[in-house]
Amino acid sequence: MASIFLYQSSEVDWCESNFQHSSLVAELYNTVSNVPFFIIGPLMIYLMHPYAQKRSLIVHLPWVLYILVGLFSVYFHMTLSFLGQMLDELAILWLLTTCYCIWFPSCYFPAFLKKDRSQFICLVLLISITITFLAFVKPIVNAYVLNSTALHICYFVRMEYKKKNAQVNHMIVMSVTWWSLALSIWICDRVFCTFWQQINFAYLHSFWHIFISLVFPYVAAVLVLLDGQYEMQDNSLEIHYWPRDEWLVGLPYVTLKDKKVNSGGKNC
Ligand SMILES: CCCCCCCC/C=C\CCCCCCCC(=O)N[C@@H](CO)[C@H](O)/C=C/CCCCCCCCCCCCC
Ligand SMILES: [Ca+2]
Ligand SMILES: [Zn+2]
Repeated sequence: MASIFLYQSSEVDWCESNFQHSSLVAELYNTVSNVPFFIIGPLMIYLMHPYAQKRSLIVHLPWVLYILVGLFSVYFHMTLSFLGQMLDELAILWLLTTCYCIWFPSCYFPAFLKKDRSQFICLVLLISITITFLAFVKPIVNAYVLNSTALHICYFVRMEYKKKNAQVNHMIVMSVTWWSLALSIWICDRVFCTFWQQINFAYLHSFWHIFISLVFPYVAAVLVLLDGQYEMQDNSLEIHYWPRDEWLVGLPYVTLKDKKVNSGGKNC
């Protein structure tokens, strides 16, 4: 049991050379590159608090898990321990789970659930608990299973993209762009590691952390906008960008403006 805490007890090892800069930190750049999670997470909780006060404070939970993902990723890359790997990957799993439970539009639920969110939540929790146990069976495949969830997410956002809502579609384009870049980097780090080590540039996984940390704010903005359209009745949602709307690059966040008339929920 003590072995799960041991340095390098995980079967997974990333391209960056180990203990190059410190005897306590296995992969320094892969560890430090998680900093965006600790900046973006608290910032989004602060910026989205007015929305949370109107919708439900539960919408802060994905951002708390997002910060935990960063924290466990630091521990994993510092130690390359089995415990670090499992904490990292299970935090991602439960981040995905909370997003599905809170924001997945009921009109996309499987037909047998009859748009009943409580039954959908039970189904998602059952699946996530099962995957949590299965994660210990063959840990080496966990990251690939987590990445494969993107297939369902892309299917769902593609359905939404066809509806030509300009605000939502811009967020979708940005989400897919950042994610495609991040995934390409993640694959290159794993598949072509020998090449990167030969040219002394084995830091791609660090860039994966930075780009994937930017994916979530954009995907969350899509989910919140759709939540407003399908699940909320009397509020219009506005996208703003931190630090300034006028800047070309910024972090998207959603604010609420009360509508005078009852908008009524929309169907998918
Ligand atoms: C309807 C619900 C939709 C939920 C969408 C949630 C989108 C989540 C986006 C980002 C999650 C943050 C993941 C950060 C991982 C950082 C830690 C890390 O690097 N871990 C690695 C080990 O160090 C590990 O190998 C990584 C495993 C793969 C993680 C895959 C996360 C799923 C990403 C799905 C994004 C789909 C976006 C599609 C665009 C519309
Ligand atoms: Ca390594
Ligand atoms: Zn990582």
